[in-house]
Amino acid sequence: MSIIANNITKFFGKQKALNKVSFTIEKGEIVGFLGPNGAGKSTMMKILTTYHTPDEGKAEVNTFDVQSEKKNVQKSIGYLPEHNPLYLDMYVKEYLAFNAEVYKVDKQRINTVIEQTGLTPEANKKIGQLSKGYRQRVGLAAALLHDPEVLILDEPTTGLDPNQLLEIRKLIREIGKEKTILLSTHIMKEVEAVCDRVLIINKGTLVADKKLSELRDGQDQVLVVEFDFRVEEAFLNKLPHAIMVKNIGGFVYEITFDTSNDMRPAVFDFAHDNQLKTLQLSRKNKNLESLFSELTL
Ligand SMILES: Nc1ncnc2c1ncn2[C@@H]1O[C@H](COP(=O)(O)OP(=O)(O)OP(=O)(O)O)[C@@H](O)[C@H]1O
Repeated sequence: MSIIANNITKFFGKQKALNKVSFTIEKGEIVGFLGPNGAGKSTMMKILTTYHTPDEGKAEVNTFDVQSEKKNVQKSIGYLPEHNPLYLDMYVKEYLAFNAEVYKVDKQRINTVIEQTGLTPEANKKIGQLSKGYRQRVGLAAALLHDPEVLILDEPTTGLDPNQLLEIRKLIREIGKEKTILLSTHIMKEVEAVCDRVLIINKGTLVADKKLSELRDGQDQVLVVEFDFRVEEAFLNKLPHAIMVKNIGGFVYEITFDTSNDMRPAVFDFAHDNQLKTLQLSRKNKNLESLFSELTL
């Protein structure tokens, strides 16, 4: 097991930021830590990185106890904090060399992580000259320098534009082939795009621990479809297996089907047969969304 959290409770003064949180993460898993603002995600991550001490409970990373074996835990973890602290005046290579020095890592690793994080074309620039996406890559490269078993990424895509976001997610998936990753986010799409499993936390309490495959295999299926014209909901209800149709703005509809068979071809054909053009057609993971809103109200 790469990470074990057992009944972790943490107070800040009188406020309980975490309440008996327990979970385990196996080697090689990419797990999303999902929760609204202030739910306790960063606090849990900071306990795993030994930055905070739990008031109750025990946690282990890579078999090492976060309180009594801090050094070994730190060696096992690469951490990308929520506000990635970078020295903007430093050159990328200089910053990584500085980190390698501090953490006593072989300088050879610098080129390896530059390549691994796709930083090669920007490696000779100052960090301040880089786009946010590339700055995030520098943070990831620094977190990977000591070749840790586990990566803890606190909201790694916050503030990125849509293209940078896709690139960083791709990179995380790539890195996840070799490492265990726990990443926090409030974006459900992110969990769907990157993770094998999701932990949902609300007001300090863990309220769900689910494999994404379990959520996907749920019975219902929701499609979001945009036509080039207004259509009566009752008309769309005639689609086979349709159980609910909702107009969600403009000519965009959310259609729920009571089958797990992919209904996109049927919707496409239905539109075509009725002289409608399909401008967009996508599957929505209703289960993760409804689970999240049910559990974090
Ligand atoms: N150092 C601290 N001192 C006092 N209270 C804190 C401290 N750190 C966190 N808290 C409080 O603990 C609770 C959990 O905060 P935490 O930062 O872990 O949430 P989060 O889920 O990471 O939120 P966000 O998504 O907004 O980053 C919040 O109510 C927060 O105000």
